[in-house]
Amino acid sequence: MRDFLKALPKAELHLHIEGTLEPELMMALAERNGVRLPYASVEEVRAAYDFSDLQSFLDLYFQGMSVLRTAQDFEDLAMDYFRRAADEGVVHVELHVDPQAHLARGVELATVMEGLGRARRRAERELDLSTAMILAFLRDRPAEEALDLLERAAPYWETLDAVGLDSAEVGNPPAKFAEAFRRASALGLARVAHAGEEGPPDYIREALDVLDVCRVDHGVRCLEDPTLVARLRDEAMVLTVCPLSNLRLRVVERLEDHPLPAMLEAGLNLTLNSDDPAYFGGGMLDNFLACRRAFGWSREVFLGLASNAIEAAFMSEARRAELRERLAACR
Ligand code: HPA
Ligand SMILES: [Zn+2]
Repeated sequence: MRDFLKALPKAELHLHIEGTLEPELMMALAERNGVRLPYASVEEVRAAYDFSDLQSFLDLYFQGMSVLRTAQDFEDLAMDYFRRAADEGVVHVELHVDPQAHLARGVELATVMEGLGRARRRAERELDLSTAMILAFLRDRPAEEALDLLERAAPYWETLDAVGLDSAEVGNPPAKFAEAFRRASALGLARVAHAGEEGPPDYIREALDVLDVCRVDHGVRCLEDPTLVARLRDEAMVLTVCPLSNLRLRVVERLEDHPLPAMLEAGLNLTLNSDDPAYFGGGMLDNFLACRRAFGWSREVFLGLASNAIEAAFMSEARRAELRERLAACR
């Protein structure tokens, strides 16, 4: 089964590029840039990753990214991840990026976008890995700041596929960002949003109705609302579920208790993703393997999930056709 899951062409639709920063690279970049971290070793960094909820993770996530200063740092960060992902059979990665977190500490948007852009072009060339980019708004920051970021990103609109919404969910409902998402829509950008990770089912409904999203990131709390589940199923709305993330952020206490099997049973359009692999104990393959262990799913189930991701990805139709063929060869 491991060989099968590794060979499966996996498209990753929910990944925060800053969440791929492994402790080894964090320490190396801290040294390179003279940034002081409250850790003496890679082991101490890893030991700190004991989260009680989303906020306790976000605190370390924002602290960790303080080592990223130059375009070269962002290129190294992304290339490091792209190589690991390609090694485990990932063929397409859609990266969320959090520019507000970098702007707030004096790192220019151009630094972030140029470094990531270089890595994306190299991934295509060197690893046969296609990528897409999602400009994420930090939902615990003011709505005007999101609009301002979107305008500042004008030189990079061509390189963006979508806007997204992440960071602390509860108390920051999707409707707060109605205007920024309307502007993104007018620019021809797709929309996605985190909703129903820690927040209530109503936030999922709001993401659909107010932000007009084409995918919901996480969405696991939809099961609390049968009417919403029926709607998500009827609209074949894609949910980007992140099992190891939900486990490490204590959305569930054990993977065996995860709502994934019930969501599958309900006929929802599901995909599996890693979210922040450096912080949550594994990448795409680890997430697939963890689901195999917890739920005993058959090859057929994993083929279906991998297919859902290819169909929902922001990629050219030529690339999609190629990946469909590669998936069919796994049957
Ligand atoms: O899992 C997440 N949820 C919300 N915001 C985030 N930003 C990085 N990872 C996450
Ligand atoms: Zn996420």
